Parts: sequence; structure tokens; C-alpha cells
Amino acid sequence: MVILDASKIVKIYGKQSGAGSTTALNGISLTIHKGEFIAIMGPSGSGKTTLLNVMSGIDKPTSGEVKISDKEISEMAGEQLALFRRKQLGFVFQEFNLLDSLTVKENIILPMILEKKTANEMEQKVLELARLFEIESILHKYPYNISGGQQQRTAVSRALVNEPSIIFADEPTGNLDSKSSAVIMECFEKIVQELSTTVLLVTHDVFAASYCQKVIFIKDGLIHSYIVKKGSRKEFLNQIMDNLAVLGGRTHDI
Ligand SMILES: Nc1ncnc2c1ncn2[C@@H]1O[C@H](COP(=O)(O)OP(=O)(O)OP(=O)(O)O)[C@@H](O)[C@H]1O
Repeated sequence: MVILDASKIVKIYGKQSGAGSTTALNGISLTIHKGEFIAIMGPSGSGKTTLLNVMSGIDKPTSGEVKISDKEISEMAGEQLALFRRKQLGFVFQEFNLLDSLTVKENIILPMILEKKTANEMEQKVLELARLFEIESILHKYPYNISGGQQQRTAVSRALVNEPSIIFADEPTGNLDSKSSAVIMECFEKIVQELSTTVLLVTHDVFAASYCQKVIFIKDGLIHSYIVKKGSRKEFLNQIMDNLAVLGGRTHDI
């Protein structure tokens, strides 16, 4: 089942042409199916974050269209887009983006309050996710009293509460040490395998990308190539390194 269909996406920042304009995406087409676990990699400035932002409705393409669950989001604006994003999409960011004045539990519950879920539904969902991600013992703590890895597991739980069609993650391991990065990537692996969630992440982190099933490499605003995991994670990691070396440009890990 197709979850996301992006067709001929062009994104030009600044004026449409000439000096002062930057073509960040040059006509990218991409189809994502339910349950896929995909990383987008590429040199600095190749258009990764722009692609994620356009596909998730954070930004509008200059031309081309993005459909999620058959709804054209590139045409949506205002309240309609906000509602669609809240119901259908989950977001995880490098900086965790938790509210410091709320406990872990309240942070996770927040999107469900906006959806007017019952107290019982909210309680059940929080406990289910807290168990899955092993954060039951910190539900009553505040974000500044827990580790970065625990904050990111809270953010992943929050992204999942409304059972989104797809989770977008921009550098989800960017602020984590290698041990916490492994735990977060195992969390994503778990939700793909156990809940059939679809996860798309942008990363410079070869180790994080090696957990995914597919890595798409972009360069100069176009898809350059992609690889699919066939053997072990370690073999896939080496394959990713080889592809990045071919891609050239400045990445943060090679
Ligand atoms: N708001 C903006 N206004 C103008 N140009 C922008 C804007 N955002 C990004 N760009 C340019 O668009 C191109 C693609 O940027 P983007 O951030 O998508 O790349 P990236 O692959 O995510 O880079 P990085 O790995 O360094 O985060 C770059 O040349 C960048 O300078």
C-alpha cells in the first residue's frame, strides 16, 4: 500500500531564477509504501532537509505534488494542513522539542488532548508506549531531569500516540551518544516491525542509517541511487560507506 507519493518535486529558494536563487530540489519523485523504514543520506546541502520538509507539509514545493494516503498535501494550507499533520503524521527532531514545563507523560499525552481522546484512551496509550520504549519509571519526571536518550524515546512516543501513517525524523540521533543512538534506532525498528509504522529519516549518521531497510542517496537535489538491506546490519553499514564515498561531497561521517 502506497503511503506517500511525491512526484517531480522542485524547490527553489529565493527568486525563481538567476542570482539569489537556490535550486534545492531538482525534480525528485519518490514512492513510500506502508511499513517501509527508509533513510535519506547525501552530502551537506544536497537537499535532504528540504525534501523532508516538503514531503511532510512543513514547506511547499515550487512545483510538483506530494500525496500522503491519497490526499494531496502540497495543496493544503492553514487549518486543513494543521489538522492533517496532527492526525496523519508524526515528527521526531534532533533537538527532541519537548515542553520543559510538562512531565514526560504530559508531553506524550498532549497530541491526544488536541484530538479530544478520552482520559481512559490516553492513559492506556501512554502505558502501552512507555512499556514498549521502557520509560515507565520516568513518566512523572520533567525533560530536564532525564537523559538525551530518554528525551528522544519520549519524543518518539509522542510522535506515535495518534497512530500516524508515517513518521518523519530529521537527524534523530544527532544529539545522542552512540549507545543512545542504538537504543533509538532499535525503537524505530520495533515500531516498524511490531506496529507496521512507516518511518522516513534524514541522517548523516551511517550507524543510524544501517538500521533502516533502504537508504536513498541524494545529490544536487536529485536521487542519485538507493540500496536495500539484504544481509546483516554490519554489511549494510559498509555498503552505505561505499556509496557515500562514491557520492563525494562533504558529509559529517566520512
Ligand atoms: N530557507 C532557505 N533559504 C535559502 N536557501 C536555503 C534555505 N534552506 C536551504 N537552502 C539551501 O538549499 C540547499 C539544500 O539545503 P538542505 O538544508 O535541504 O540540505 P541538506 O542536505 O539537508 O544539508 P545538511 O546536510 O547540511 O543539513 C542548500 O544549498 C541550502 O543552502
